[in-house]
Formats: sequence, structure tokens, C-alpha cells
Amino acid sequence: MLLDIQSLSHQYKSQKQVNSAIKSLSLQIEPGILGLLGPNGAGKSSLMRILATIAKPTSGKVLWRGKDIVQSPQTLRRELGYLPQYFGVYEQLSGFEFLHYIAGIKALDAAQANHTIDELLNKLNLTHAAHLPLKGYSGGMKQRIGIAQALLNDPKLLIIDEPTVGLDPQERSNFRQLLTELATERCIIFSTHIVADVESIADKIAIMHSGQLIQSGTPSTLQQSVANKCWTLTVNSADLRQLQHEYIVSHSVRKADKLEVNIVANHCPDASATLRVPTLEDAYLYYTINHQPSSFIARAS
Ligand SMILES: Nc1ncnc2c1ncn2[C@@H]1O[C@H](COP(=O)(O)OP(=O)(O)OP(=O)(O)O)[C@@H](O)[C@H]1O
Repeated sequence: MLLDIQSLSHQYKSQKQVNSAIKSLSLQIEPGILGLLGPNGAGKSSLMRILATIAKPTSGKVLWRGKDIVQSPQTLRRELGYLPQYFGVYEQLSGFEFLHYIAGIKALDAAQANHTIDELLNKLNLTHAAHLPLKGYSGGMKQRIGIAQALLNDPKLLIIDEPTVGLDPQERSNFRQLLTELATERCIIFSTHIVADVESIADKIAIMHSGQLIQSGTPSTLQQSVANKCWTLTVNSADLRQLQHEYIVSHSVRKADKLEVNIVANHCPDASATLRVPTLEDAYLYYTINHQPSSFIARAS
């Protein structure tokens, strides 16, 4: 296994309080795409910063190829690409200049960097804008420059934190396609609170809530684990609010003067409700709202 997270905890301490952002989290990560899902404040970015060797854990260990990343950060950094949640660029530089600047920081060989930058600009559809200042780039183009800088050293661990924020639907779709192409023989950790971003591309999903890992598994394992809890029900529009109060409503569609509502619940919500095929969104909502212990899937399967 490439990345082994062992009982990791992280606390932010201020004069007045201690905030536990990660609580005894263990996870083993193999090559492929890991979708790290969780609501705002779940601890995803804190975990990403530790994995990127920018922050040190309060306790626990992370091993990369068997080596502790706090004791030997360089072993990981040589093979790491990181796109943080808030990625700033020097707006007056062109895409080409910016990538050269980052290649310098990463101490890459200059001739090799030239070649790699050309390749990456081409792969990320940015060749046409390579010599234009970054201040004229769209959100999607800047995000692609962010990915390009993370890929400069051909990383074996690529960490991307909420990369699709600000992208339009076409750019999101292109971005997912790109990640699928990049996923062979490397670990990609993709953090997001948007299930649709990862459900079609992730090999494995990990769900965080309140600093804890509450579930992990393949998308289909997670979906199957809620198979007997996903119901469809047709109701009057006026009943929706009450249903939302009582149940997890994952989706609703207007059908003539009625509403077809998807509900996730442990028991049948109404005699007229029928079971339906579960989605990853159902599983995500079920676990984050109910906050089940991580042994649940093992018991359910
Ligand atoms: N620098 C900090 N100082 C104090 N508390 C922090 C700091 N950074 C994060 N936190 C807290 O740690 C917890 C986890 O935050 P984190 O940003 O890791 O979550 P997240 O899942 O990435 O959420 P988001 O998607 O909103 O960024 C939250 O309660 C947050 O307020």
C-alpha cells in the first residue's frame, strides 16, 4: 500500500479553545481515485494539508511507501502534487512563466521542465493561452494551470482540494475526464462536498464528518449498503416540508400537480412508498445525517 494513515488526529489550539479537526482517522490508500466526501467543516482540508506535509498532525502517523512523512517529508514531497483549496497565481505572469516559476521552486531540471510544461499545457488545453497573462484566464483555465503545476514532477500522489468550485458544468466534466486519464498508477485524493463530482470516477469513497472517517468503500458498496432504505413516494407539494422534517429527502421532481420524492429512511415512510435503486447521494446523506459508526457496512453486507 502506498499511503497508510494511522490513527491520525489534529487539533487547532487557541487561547480559549481546542478544536479537534481530525479524530483518530485511519485509512489505507492504493493507486486510483479516492473521493474524500464530507460537509463543510468535516476536516477534509486539514487532512489534505497534513498529507501534503504542510501541517503536522497532533498525534498518529502517515506512512508513504512505509516512511513516516513527518520524519522524512522529502521522500513524499519528491512524489507529491498538491492543488490547495485556495490556489493563488501571480496574475501578471503568463501560464508558461508561472509553470516555469513553480518548476524552479520544485528544483526540476530546466531542459526537462521546458519539455514537461509544453506537454502539460497541451494536455490541459492551454497551449493557445500559454503566453497570455493569468489575469485574463477564466476560472476553469486557472484551475487547469493549478493542476498543471501539481503535475510538473509527475507525482505519484496527487492531492486536490475542492477543485471544481467555480467551474461550469462542461469544465467539471472535462476535469473528471482528465482525472480518470491521470489515475493510472498514481494515488489521487479528490476532496469535495459534491457527490456528483466523484461518483462516476472514484474507485473508492471515504466520507468524513466532524473530523471522523464515518464510512469508506467502493461507490457500489456504499450504494448497496443503503439498498433497503431508499424509497419513492408521490405526494402533494404542500406535504414536502413535513416530509423533509421527518425524513432525509434526497431528491424531488414535479410530476403534473404532484411531487415525486426520493426518501432515505430505515423504515417504509408510507404504505404507498416503493423501494428504488439507491444512489451514492442517498448513501452520503444517510451516513452524514445519521452519522453511523463505520462498522455499519461490515454488518450490513
Ligand atoms: N486554521 C484553523 N484554526 C482553527 N480552526 C480551524 C483552522 N482550520 C480549520 N479549522 C477548523 O477545523 C475544522 C475542520 O476544518 P476543515 O477546513 O479541515 O474542514 P473541511 O471539510 O475542509 O471544510 P470546508 O469544505 O468548509 O473547507 C472546522 O471546525 C474548522 O473551523
